[in-house]
Amino acid sequence: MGFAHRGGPPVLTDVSVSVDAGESVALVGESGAGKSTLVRLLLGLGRPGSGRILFEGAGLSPRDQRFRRAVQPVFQDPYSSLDPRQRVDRIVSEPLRSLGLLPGRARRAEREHRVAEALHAVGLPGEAARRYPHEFSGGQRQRIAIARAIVCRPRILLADEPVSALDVSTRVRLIDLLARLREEHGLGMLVVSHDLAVVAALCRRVAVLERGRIVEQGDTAAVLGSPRHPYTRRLVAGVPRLPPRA
Ligand SMILES: Nc1ncnc2c1ncn2[C@@H]1O[C@H](COP(=O)(O)OP(=O)(O)OP(=O)(O)O)[C@@H](O)[C@H]1O
Repeated sequence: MGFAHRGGPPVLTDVSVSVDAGESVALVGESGAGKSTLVRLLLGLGRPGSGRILFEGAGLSPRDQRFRRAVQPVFQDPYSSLDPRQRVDRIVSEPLRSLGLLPGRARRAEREHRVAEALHAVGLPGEAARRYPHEFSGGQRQRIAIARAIVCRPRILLADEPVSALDVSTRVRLIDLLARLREEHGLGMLVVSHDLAVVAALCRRVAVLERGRIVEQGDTAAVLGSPRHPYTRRLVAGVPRLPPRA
């Protein structure tokens, strides 16, 4: 697909990425490469200038109800992505309401059941439902955001820098959680990250975006282990390393 802002230069050119069930694919590239733009298009926050978004082989608009249920976002910042005035119960159940997935009768029981199921899946206790976001740590808040993303039992998560706001040990635990959800629920994931360590830990495939074009795509170990494109080599070489110990 391709995309440009009105009157502006192309931001995405001939970009093609696919994600299978149970597969996580990373999208890497420097700041301004177009990663967030691609995620926004996949969420229906803008239309591609050319090309199409296919879901299970069909050209579904991201605004289509089936697409919105199947493809859920997780954003970077667990501090700003959760409404501080709402209890976790309400935050996590929001997609069920906005997608009209709660039946008329037994609405409350169903909501409580689905919220408890989602909290359990992300490793939070059921009583978290009654509390507010500020009562949780950054890592726990990101778990709440993930619970909100999976409550409608989606097929694909779009995770834009899902762990970059967290400290390293919390990051590792969150990566483990995402890997487990992928395996247990067969969730597909498109993970935007500038952190190649996160990419290597979580994603079997990687697509490298440079100024709106995919310059290299393939098995993560192969692409990061022996990058072929000069841009990928620069990205790999740019990973900061600790100086050797004396
Ligand atoms: N509203 C806008 N109007 C015009 N140009 C824009 C707009 N938003 C983004 N751009 C441009 O589109 C390009 C891609 O931006 P995008 O945010 O998708 O990059 P990114 O890879 O996600 O970067 P980062 O890692 O910093 O988030 C950049 O050149 C940016 O300047």
